[in-house]
Amino acid sequence: MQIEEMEMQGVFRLVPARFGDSRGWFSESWNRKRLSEAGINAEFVQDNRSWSAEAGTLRGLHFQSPPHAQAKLVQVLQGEILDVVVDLRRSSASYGRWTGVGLSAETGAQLFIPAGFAHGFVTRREGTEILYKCTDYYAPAHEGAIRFDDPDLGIDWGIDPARAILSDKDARAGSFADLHSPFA
Ligand SMILES: Cc1cn([C@H]2C[C@H](O)[C@@H](COP(=O)(O)OP(=O)(O)O[C@H]3O[C@@H](C)C(=O)[C@@H](O)[C@H]3O)O2)c(=O)[nH]c1=O
Repeated sequence: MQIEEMEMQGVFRLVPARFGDSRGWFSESWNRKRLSEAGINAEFVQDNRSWSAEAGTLRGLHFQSPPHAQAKLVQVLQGEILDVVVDLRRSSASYGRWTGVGLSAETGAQLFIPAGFAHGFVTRREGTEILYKCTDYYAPAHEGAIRFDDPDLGIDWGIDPARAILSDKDARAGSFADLHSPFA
């Protein structure tokens, strides 16, 4: 398993080892001890899957506020995404900055996102399925969202924003300037 911290503190890109043979391959997609040895201590309680029909489907930017904040471990089972995080930790050197990483079924690469970030992704291929582990349960009353095309965040999603396929909820999301971040 390769584990590297990204330019934002606490965000890690992980690539689990794959053991190939004549049948195909085998891989451990999550091993609590290995992550803990790398400094990632997360007690996951819920796994989520989503499948998106079209390339250019954009889900985000989402977070849950304390006391139901979630860390997430994201991987792609089919297809490819650009996975994006925005640092909402007010005391962080990278507060208000974003970073993105390509994740695909072929590489099996994963992204660990600590609590205190907004998360979103855009699918780069049709029929893309992702699986992510979360450290807290779904708590709709504590959901927050920021619009994906926020001018202050300036995220390059690699698509024409006017053609992004969004949920009604995401199309109505508020701006970063109007957010009082709930994360210290
Ligand atoms: C997130 C979630 C949604 N739902 C339901 C609510 C709704 O009817 C339906 C679709 O929900 P949403 O539109 O919020 O799904 P989606 O836009 O895919 O939301 C997800 O986006 C990515 C970027 C994340 O990081 C996730 O935490 C989550 O916010 O699924 C659950 O039952 N449990 C859950 O944990």
